[in-house]
Amino acid sequence: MSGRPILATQAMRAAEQAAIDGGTPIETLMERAGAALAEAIIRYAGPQPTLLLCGPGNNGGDGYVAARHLAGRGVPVRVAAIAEPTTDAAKAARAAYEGAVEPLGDSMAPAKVMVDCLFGTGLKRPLDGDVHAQLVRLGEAAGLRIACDLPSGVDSDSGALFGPVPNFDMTVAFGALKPAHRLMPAMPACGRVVLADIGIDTGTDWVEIGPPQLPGLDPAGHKYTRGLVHCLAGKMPGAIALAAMAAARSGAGYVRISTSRPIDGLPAAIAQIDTADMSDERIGCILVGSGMGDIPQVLTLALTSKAPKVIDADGIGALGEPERLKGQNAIITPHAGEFETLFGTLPGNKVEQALEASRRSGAVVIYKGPDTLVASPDGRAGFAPPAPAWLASAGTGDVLAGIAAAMVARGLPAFEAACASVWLHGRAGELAGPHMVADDLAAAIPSALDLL
Ligand SMILES: NC(=O)C1=CN([C@@H]2O[C@H](COP(=O)(O)OP(=O)(O)OC[C@H]3O[C@@H](n4cnc5c(N)ncnc54)[C@H](O)[C@@H]3O)[C@@H](O)[C@H]2O)[C@H](O)CC1
Ligand SMILES: [K+]
Repeated sequence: MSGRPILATQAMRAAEQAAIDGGTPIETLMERAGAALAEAIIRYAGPQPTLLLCGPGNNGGDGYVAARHLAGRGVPVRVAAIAEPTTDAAKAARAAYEGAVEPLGDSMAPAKVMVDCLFGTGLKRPLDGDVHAQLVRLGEAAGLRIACDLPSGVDSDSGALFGPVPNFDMTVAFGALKPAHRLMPAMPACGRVVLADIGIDTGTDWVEIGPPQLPGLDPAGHKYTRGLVHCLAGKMPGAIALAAMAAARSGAGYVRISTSRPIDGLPAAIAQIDTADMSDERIGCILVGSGMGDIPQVLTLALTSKAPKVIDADGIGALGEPERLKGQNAIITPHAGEFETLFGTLPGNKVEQALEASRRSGAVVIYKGPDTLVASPDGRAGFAPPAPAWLASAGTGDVLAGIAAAMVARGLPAFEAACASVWLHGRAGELAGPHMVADDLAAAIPSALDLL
């Protein structure tokens, strides 16, 4: 899967340790991090007066390194510290910075650019009241706010906030993104997230979902080899119609709907039939649940098929037991309410919950929300890149389910198909614009595909 790596704190520490064991000392990693931070500040803010706030740990150490680089390049720099450095690497970085270091307090004047190097992945509790007040005051007075690795006040692994955090314009992350960069409520506070390579091997189990690689068209192919999506209608045909439209616009070769009554307004290319042969081996993916309503027999019928499935909305509610999904090669697309209905209240943060749900059910889980996650039973996780808030409207979930079904029918494995659908859905939302309705979103999918 393409995409920027994401590491939780423990995995980040292990990756850092592996680099150290491999002969790269922590001071070198910090030097790379601080130099990258300085570079990002200059590129983003230009040579404006810059105030760096430094904490006691290695996040503060990165700040001292950045201050030295900025000063060396002629940027007017001031540094304020909340405490003396406590780690050897941060002490060395502090010693190598030749400028003055002021104590952080009420008398400190703001600067055009404020850089928060107070705490990163090591933050475990709320900031002291005074420190928080200064961060907010100096942040509000600055024209640009830049965070070193993470905004201080954010829990790196869960995205929870220990207290109110100023909104940053940019966050410069080191080695890998952290879950908080892509989880609510922290995500919007991070602003644009830039990733600096500091020479750490991160692996790719958890990634920010990037543009998908879709299989090319087979010149000898026909509509079935391009992928048949078989949709099962229920009580509210509008929802399955949207999903079917989205599947067709996502490049499925053939989309058909089993429905007991004709659905108005569908493109003629989408076939409507009043039978449902679930043993048809040409089916690339079954799509069930969107608008199904309280007809659980529709779900039961889908589960008799050997074909891969996307199970959405009412279909998730009708499952009852996650174990029913075992061996189904299914993608499920719950929002928070549907997730809880199926799995109960799982412990841990959103990533841990999504992964546990995926392990229990054996299904790929698209856990929807402003911070959509894709989880695979084998432990892989895809974090959605930021998507527009206007996607939160009726029918957009049906469109997502339709895209996912098309990706499966086109031959992608379940996890890759789910990630591809999340990426395309977000980009189609951007292209459709703030006044879109779900129909416009489905119509924008070809433009999103054109971005690839
Ligand atoms: N991971 C890497 O490869 C590299 C990371 N770098 C940077 O290091 C920080 C993480 O540094 P660390 O020293 O572990 O933690 P922090 O600086 O975030 O915190 C320091 C320390 O402070 C204590 N503490 C926690 N919460 C509070 C609080 N609310 N008030 C006061 N003190 C608190 C706690 O003991 C922490 O350990 C990472 O984000 C990167 O910026 C390296 O520089 C390069 C390699
Ligand atoms: K920080």
